[in-house]
Amino acid sequence: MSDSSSKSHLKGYVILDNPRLNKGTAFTEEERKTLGLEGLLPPTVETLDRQVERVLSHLDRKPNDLERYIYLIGLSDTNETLFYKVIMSDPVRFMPIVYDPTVADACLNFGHIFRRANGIYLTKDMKDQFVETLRNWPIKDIRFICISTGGRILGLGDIGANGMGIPIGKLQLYTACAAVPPQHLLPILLDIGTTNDALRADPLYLGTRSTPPSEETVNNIADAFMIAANEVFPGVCIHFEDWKGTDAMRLLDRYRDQYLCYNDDIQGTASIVTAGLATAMQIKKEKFNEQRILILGAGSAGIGIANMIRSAIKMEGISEADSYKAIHLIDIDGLIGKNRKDLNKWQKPYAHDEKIENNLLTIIKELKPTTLIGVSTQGGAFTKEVVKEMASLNERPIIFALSNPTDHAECTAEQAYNWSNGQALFAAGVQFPDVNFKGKSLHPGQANNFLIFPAVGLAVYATKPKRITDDLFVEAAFALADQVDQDARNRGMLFPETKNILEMEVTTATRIAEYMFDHHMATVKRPANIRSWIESLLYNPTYS
Ligand SMILES: NC(=O)C1=CN([C@@H]2O[C@H](COP(=O)(O)OP(=O)(O)OC[C@H]3O[C@@H](n4cnc5c(N)ncnc54)[C@H](OP(=O)(O)O)[C@@H]3O)[C@@H](O)[C@H]2O)C=CC1
Ligand SMILES: CC(=O)C(=O)O
Ligand SMILES: [Mg+2]
Repeated sequence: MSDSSSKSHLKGYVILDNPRLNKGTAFTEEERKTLGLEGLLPPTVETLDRQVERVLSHLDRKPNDLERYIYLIGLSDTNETLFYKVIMSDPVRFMPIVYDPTVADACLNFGHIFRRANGIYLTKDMKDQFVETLRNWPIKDIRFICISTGGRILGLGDIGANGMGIPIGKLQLYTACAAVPPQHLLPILLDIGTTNDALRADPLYLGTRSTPPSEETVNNIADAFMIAANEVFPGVCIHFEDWKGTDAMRLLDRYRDQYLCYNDDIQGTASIVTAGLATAMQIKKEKFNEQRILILGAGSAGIGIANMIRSAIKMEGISEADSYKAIHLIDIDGLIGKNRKDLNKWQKPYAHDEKIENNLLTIIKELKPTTLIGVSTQGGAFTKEVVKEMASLNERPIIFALSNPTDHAECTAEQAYNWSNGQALFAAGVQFPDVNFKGKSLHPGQANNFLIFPAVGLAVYATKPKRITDDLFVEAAFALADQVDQDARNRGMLFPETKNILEMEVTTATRIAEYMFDHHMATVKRPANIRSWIESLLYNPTYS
């Protein structure tokens, strides 16, 4: 793929082979003549809309979403404009195909369905050549890198280099959801090895076949990457995604005050949960500080969520010390409590006095939460008894089953509504279908960080700040919640409808950008009208 600014000298197959320049059958007769394409394409000259029609009919004939994913990735590798034209034409339909949950299947099968490389693969042995390796990328103006080690992909655990589907998919959402121009995006898989024995034994596995090194070595490799990325792509924003939980938290702490970076699983997830809770508070006419929150899963997502809920509680005038009281977390060994000797430094502040047997139902009976959030990777952890107990404790229990993909969700929408007698304010990481409960159609929320990070990305793309702070994610959360109108709240909806996703992300990005200008974080001049300025920067999938 080459920089479109240098395209004038390119001719013939080189152009057809470049997904950013290729228009396929849409090259005009004149373009075919000047670019040496005569005879290399069938004679009919088509419009972009006609090409979209063909893609849609191909997709209709595919037997399942994984095959549709493979077809669409193939399209993005051959004609980027057409790819984005298709997925931006109907985000509700295509989001679950290019991203969660289908991307989970694609990652599990990555080595088996691999056709063409996209992005950069760095291995730990290249550490001293990261600068030279990054310079191999043909485009110089990279504004976002999404980087994963594959150490914790969705709820699938460590799948090493197979995780590359996630940086690719996440960056596609910057464009598909928030129209960030795709030429500025670079997916990277940092291959530090994998603990996954089955993958290392798979002849078609494409990553290195070692196990991950010590934390100290991971720090050194990550340090070398951060230095190299900022040298090769000055001003680049590093988006960390799906690293092993402790790596994620440690490295965010290490870099957040030094580089332009964020961790989507920690900050993006926390923001979408805070948005959903803000709407739930309006529906229930209650405050954050009146809630008792129980989080199943005390890893990167759980800790990020707990920290941001505390920000919302503190905004209501509660002290830092008191803000911890309302939040309890559970990991695989049970309740995070003062009796535990194995807690990490991010969990310790949430250790309370209670000592309760490691059983979710018993913990709920004791703590009487108003809100139950699942980020545990454990599909089915919210059993019938658990949901019924939440419903007996609360008129409108808040139940978020956020683990991905679908079969890792702590419960389904149907279960949450049926077992709570239709009362649950429910959201999941994937979009479950509407549920008919006693003749009433209930629309489950989708609490997925894709409603947040593309908007943050767009705001960062426009305003070029030096750092990304948690405050920006809090602002994003309230900006999103403010877009759920009274009528939608009356219907129990926690998030705005995704059919107008671009407009929604632009609205959120505008609020974040305003915040950055107000707090002297933006490094560009404040425009008279922030929204129309942002709109003028949006990518539009048309042929030039
Ligand atoms: N909807 C969304 O937008 C998002 C959803 N997620 C989902 O959240 C899940 C967790 O992600 P993340 O926090 O980053 O992962 P981590 O690996 O960092 O954390 C997982 C946590 O769950 C705990 N856990 C594992 N099994 C159980 C169990 N049976 N009972 C109780 N706790 C358990 C782990 O405990 P221990 O450490 O002791 O093993 C750990 O505390 C994933 O499935 C991911 O897909 C994540 C980000 C965004
Ligand atoms: C959505 C997401 O980021 C995750 O499940 O990891
Ligand atoms: Mg993630």
